[in-house]
Amino acid sequence: MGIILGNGKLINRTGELIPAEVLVTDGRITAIAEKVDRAGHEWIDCRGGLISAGFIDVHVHLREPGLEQKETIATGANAAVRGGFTTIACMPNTRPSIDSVETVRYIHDKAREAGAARVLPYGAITIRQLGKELTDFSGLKEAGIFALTDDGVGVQSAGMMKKAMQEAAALGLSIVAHCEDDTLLPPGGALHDGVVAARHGLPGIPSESESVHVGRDILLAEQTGVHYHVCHISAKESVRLVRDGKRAGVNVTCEVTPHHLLLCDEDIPEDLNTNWKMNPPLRSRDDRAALIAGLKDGTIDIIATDHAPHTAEEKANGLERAPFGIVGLETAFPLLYTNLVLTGELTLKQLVDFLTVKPADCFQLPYGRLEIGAPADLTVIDLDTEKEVDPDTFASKGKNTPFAGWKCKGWPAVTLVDGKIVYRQA
Ligand SMILES: NC(=O)N[C@@H](CC(=O)O)C(=O)O
Ligand SMILES: [Zn+2]
Ligand SMILES: [Zn+2]
Repeated sequence: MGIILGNGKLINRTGELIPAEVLVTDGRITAIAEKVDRAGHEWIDCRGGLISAGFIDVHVHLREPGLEQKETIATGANAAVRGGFTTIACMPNTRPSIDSVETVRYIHDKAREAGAARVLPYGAITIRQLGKELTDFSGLKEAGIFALTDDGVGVQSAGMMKKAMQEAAALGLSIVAHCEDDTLLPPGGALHDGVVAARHGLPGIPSESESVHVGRDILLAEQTGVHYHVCHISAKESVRLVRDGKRAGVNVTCEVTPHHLLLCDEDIPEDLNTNWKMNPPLRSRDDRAALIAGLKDGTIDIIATDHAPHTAEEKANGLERAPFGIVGLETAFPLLYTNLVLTGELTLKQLVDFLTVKPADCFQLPYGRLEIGAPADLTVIDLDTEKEVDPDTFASKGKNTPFAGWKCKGWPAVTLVDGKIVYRQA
């Protein structure tokens, strides 16, 4: 017996919504048709909602091991499926960091127990992410890492980054980079070095603290032939560098977050609420426009949330001391659908592709496709019901979002991973 997602719609090749039903048996998609014979199967009413391949988020902080007060693998993986994400890659800035085979195994085990989204752990580039000594890439690869990154901090030394890229290239692993040159950061900087920081008399984080690393690393990627992926791109200069790198034939890809697409520093409230503090910071109005242009012209490959949960206590420490980061898994699709698709900036197909086939293609994952024979990782989206973003309803322990109270359409209603229902809207 299988499961039928009935009375739904899908996006066809030319981008139109057409009536569709999807049959799932033994963890795979086994039929896609306007109507599927119900006999002998469980039937789920999609109520005219969009049936999509489950979303893939290559940038998530799950905080376990060691920082379980912020999030656990179970709470994060459940937040993911509530947001329509069926595969998430988790960042190594945990305690200990994901720099050993044991910690990779620990994450695989916990994720299996949680039974929600698929969790693919990153391995750290350097031991304890200190930038001093490379981790055991081949051991980590064998243990089943997704890719290599020191996200949370930049790899400060060009020499260290080059060595990492050479080894990664030899093993067929991707290098995923948090681009930030610490020597270009002012002490205590929390906001972009722009009009808002200036108005408040605050030290600003300049765009070049990001773009200098992007430029450096694209040159090193060209030299070493590695697949190089830029995390949370935020500055217009970085977008230009990636565009030029692609034109020159470098194997470079990059991601942008929903918050950098939807907000800029001028949107930060006058009281400088710390739910608007994240790294990289919300940049200028021009930067935001360059990110949207970069998505449209193919320079920016994918959207990733950089889901970064922190406790309310930590976020109450004032702008300078509060940690950087906001949650994103449970609001990404409704925010982007409402504010980029319903406004005509992107098509629904474009948005879905940025969250499904494109991340799959960047990292050669067998997920993200709604086709017969594919793993049954699916999500059903209610495109019509409007609801407010309410952090109190999040499955994530993190409630730190600047989007509370935003009215959105496009809420996930049902999510399946490997053919099993892992989320169903109440
Ligand atoms: N993005 C953030 O603001 N914070 C991330 C770190 C990171 O992604 O660099 C975190 O771990 O909290
Ligand atoms: Zn980062
Ligand atoms: Zn991050």
